[in-house]
Amino acid sequence: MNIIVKDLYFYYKEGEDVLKGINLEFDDRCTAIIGQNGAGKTTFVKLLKGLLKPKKGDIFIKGLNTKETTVAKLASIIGLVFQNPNDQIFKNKVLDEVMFGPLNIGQDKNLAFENAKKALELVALLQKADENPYDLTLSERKLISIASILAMDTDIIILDEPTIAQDFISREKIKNIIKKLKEEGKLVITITHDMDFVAENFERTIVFNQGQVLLDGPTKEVFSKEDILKTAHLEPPYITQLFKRLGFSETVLNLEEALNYKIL
Ligand SMILES: Nc1ncnc2c1ncn2[C@@H]1O[C@H](COP(=O)(O)OP(=O)(O)OP(=O)(O)O)[C@@H](O)[C@H]1O
Repeated sequence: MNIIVKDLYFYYKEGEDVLKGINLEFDDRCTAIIGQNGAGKTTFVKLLKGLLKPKKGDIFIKGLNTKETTVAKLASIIGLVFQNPNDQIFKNKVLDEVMFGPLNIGQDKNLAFENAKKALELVALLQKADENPYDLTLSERKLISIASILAMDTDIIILDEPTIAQDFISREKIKNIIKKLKEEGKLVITITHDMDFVAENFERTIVFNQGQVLLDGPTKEVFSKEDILKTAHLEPPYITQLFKRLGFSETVLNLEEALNYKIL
């Protein structure tokens, strides 16, 4: 198992629990975590990454208890792409930025260079390697921040709101990156408010609500439970809702499924 979360509690201020008894296991399935603002999603992934430590309960990343493992050690196993690339980017050359992570976890210069090049190729921004990240568009900066994490070659990659401020082309790039990471056997977890993105790319969906897990299962199953989602102020993708309103019994997740739907 990649990640095991046992009876996890966390608060920033004593007496005001933000996470309340989370029990989860993560295998290799690409997993989306959804939930309304303040549900505890970002706090949860910061705990996975070891940036915060459980107040109660334990988290095991590839068998390592985050309470007993340094952030530096965890950084070679689990990468987190922040929601806002400006929180992550601080070098004034794209290549240096993307090489920083690999060098920081102990890769030698040649390997870090090769990994950075590979990651920039994957996000199709190798031609910008010598530019200043702050001369790029926000959408490109987001891709640079993704490349920085990919270059570290961690087994687990967490993407916090990857589709925010992304145009169609960048969205497609992100989709392809996730597909490629999945093929390489990596675990991809995302936090997102973008239900179409979840329906198109993620096999499993976990719904957080007020610091607890409300739903967890195959994405199709989760999006079929419209009434429960409503209690967390969430809605399935419009295409899913449309097919349901039209009276089709099977849950349709995306346009491709809709176009291939066989009416008996
Ligand atoms: N550094 C912090 N100090 C104090 N409280 C915090 C801190 N970070 C988050 N919180 C609080 O913890 C709760 C959960 O926040 P969190 O950011 O984990 O939720 P979220 O589900 O990721 O929300 P969003 O979708 O808006 O990113 C919120 O009530 C928030 O105000």
